[in-house]
Amino acid sequence: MTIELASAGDTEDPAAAGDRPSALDLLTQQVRDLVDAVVLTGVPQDELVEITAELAALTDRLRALRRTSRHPLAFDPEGVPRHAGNAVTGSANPYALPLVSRVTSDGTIRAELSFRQIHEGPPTSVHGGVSAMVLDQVLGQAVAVAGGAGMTGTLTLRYVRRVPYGEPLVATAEYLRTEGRKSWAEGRIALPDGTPLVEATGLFITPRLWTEGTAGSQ
Ligand SMILES: CCCCCCCCCCCCCCCC(=O)SCCNC(=O)CCNC(=O)[C@H](O)C(C)(C)COP(=O)(O)OP(=O)(O)OC[C@H]1O[C@@H](n2cnc3c(N)ncnc32)[C@H](O)[C@@H]1OP(=O)(O)O
Repeated sequence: MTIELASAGDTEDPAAAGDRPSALDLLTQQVRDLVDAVVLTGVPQDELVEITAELAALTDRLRALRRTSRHPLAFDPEGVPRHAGNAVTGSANPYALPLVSRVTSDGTIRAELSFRQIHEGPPTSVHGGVSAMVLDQVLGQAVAVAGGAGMTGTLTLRYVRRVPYGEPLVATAEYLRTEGRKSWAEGRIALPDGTPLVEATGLFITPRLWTEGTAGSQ
């Protein structure tokens, strides 16, 4: 198999690097696969001890050179915030699903997703906090695309049905309105046929500090 990488000189902006995954994207996906494998492994104890030692050596290799700055925040052509280090969407963050969202013609944020067993809360179901994290993100994106980017002030959730993992689902969000520095959005995680599983409304507040021109300094 030939893997075409973005070159070392490419920026971290996926648009600038085209559709080619960077080496960091591939490492990140490999670590996600590793985490999935850890949750499900049944290999014997002595092999677990060996694997742990190998992973400790790899961890040391990665720590040999550490970033001194955060991954930058950028906006794609549709206005959706992109941040490689983000906990939900980050292409360079193994903890992220990652969630890939787009803006539909009517301004809705839409992301197709599938949770994994690592997201389990109640047996066979996704943890409610994980669903909340996804909804916080897509509601925040809906507000950002509408021009009112902010921090979450309140997020209200209604868990309607259990959320399965390992099945295709859809997260959507719509901007509702803005009053001063406050913007509202609503959204949901649903089955592909539209059956709602979790519904959310959120208030996002543009911090006074951002309007004073010190965005990103917090
Ligand atoms: C410039 C370019 C930037 C680009 C940027 C892109 C961003 C791209 C986003 C992508 C999507 C991410 C989506 C995930 C977003 C998170 O996960 S954010 C993390 C979770 N949230 C937080 O950590 C917020 C913590 N809280 C805070 O930092 C501050 O309390 C806040 C919310 C920024 C407000 O601080 P402030 O600007 O000093 O506001 P303040 O003047 O006290 O209050 C303003 C108004 O809001 C009300 N208010 C304040 N806090 C609250 C609250 N929690 N609940 C209800 N009302 C409140 C006040 O009562 C006041 O109301 P009015 O009197 O005007 O009617």
